[in-house]
Amino acid sequence: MNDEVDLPSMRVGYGAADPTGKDGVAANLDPSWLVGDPPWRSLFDAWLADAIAAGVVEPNAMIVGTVDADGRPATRTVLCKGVSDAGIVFFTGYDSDKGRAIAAHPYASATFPWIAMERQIHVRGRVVKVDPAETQAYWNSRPRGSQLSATTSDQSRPIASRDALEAAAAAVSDEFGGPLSSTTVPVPEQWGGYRIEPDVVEFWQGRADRLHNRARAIRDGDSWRVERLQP
Ligand SMILES: Cc1cc2nc3c(=O)[nH]c(=O)nc-3n(C[C@H](O)[C@H](O)[C@H](O)COP(=O)(O)O)c2cc1C
Ligand SMILES: Cc1ncc(COP(=O)(O)O)c(C=O)c1O
Repeated sequence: MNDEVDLPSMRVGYGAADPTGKDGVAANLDPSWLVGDPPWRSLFDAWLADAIAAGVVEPNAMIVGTVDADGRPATRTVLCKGVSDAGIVFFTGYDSDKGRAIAAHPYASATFPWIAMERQIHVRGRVVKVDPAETQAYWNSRPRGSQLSATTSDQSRPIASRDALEAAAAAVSDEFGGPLSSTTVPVPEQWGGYRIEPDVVEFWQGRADRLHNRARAIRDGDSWRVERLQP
């Protein structure tokens, strides 16, 4: 540890806005808030809307955890590009490290770390590829530069240098008529969406003295049960 950074004393206390926790609404997450079918959906939408309204940077960013063929976990940030009762959608390279891990173990976790909101949502479940039509529709909405970069990138594989990456990108750009062209860039074969179909969705809310609130919806056969977890 160097002298300038005192990591052991670095901490933020939560729940300061309502230390007594008596308001029962804003500050006191309870499993009774998880209602409907699926019971995680309405609170998920409300907390995402709150994060957007509060100006959280990249409010739809989530940390996706996967386990590779050797049983080794890895995490990385991706952008959530869709939420439905069926699950949480993101787009990426199917032959990336995460794509290979998902092929080996089709399960993932996703964590939305809304620390500025004193909130976190954690999702776990089976992963499926989205329908190609859904990938196509999302691809069509992406800026052309991002389409060209995704076409260029053999995601997660090494490349010798930045110069080599830019040369590859320029070659792909030329292939599609150069920077001013409006030629359609097709969806790369190894690119598309995944949907995490939740078995578990946990809502976490920071409270004073680390006595936090945790409420989760967990699949139980064909239905769901909700429960409180200890902090
Ligand atoms: C805020 C943020 C958002 C990102 N969103 C995505 C995304 O939606 N899809 C993606 O493939 N990579 C995204 N990335 C890059 C990934 O974190 C990661 O580097 C890449 O997907 C390769 O991961 P892998 O080698 O584990 O497969 C994002 C990175 C950041 C910091
Ligand atoms: C490599 C990569 N793919 C995809 C995304 C998702 O964003 P978008 O599809 O909006 O470009 C990101 C965002 O940072 C990214 O870095």
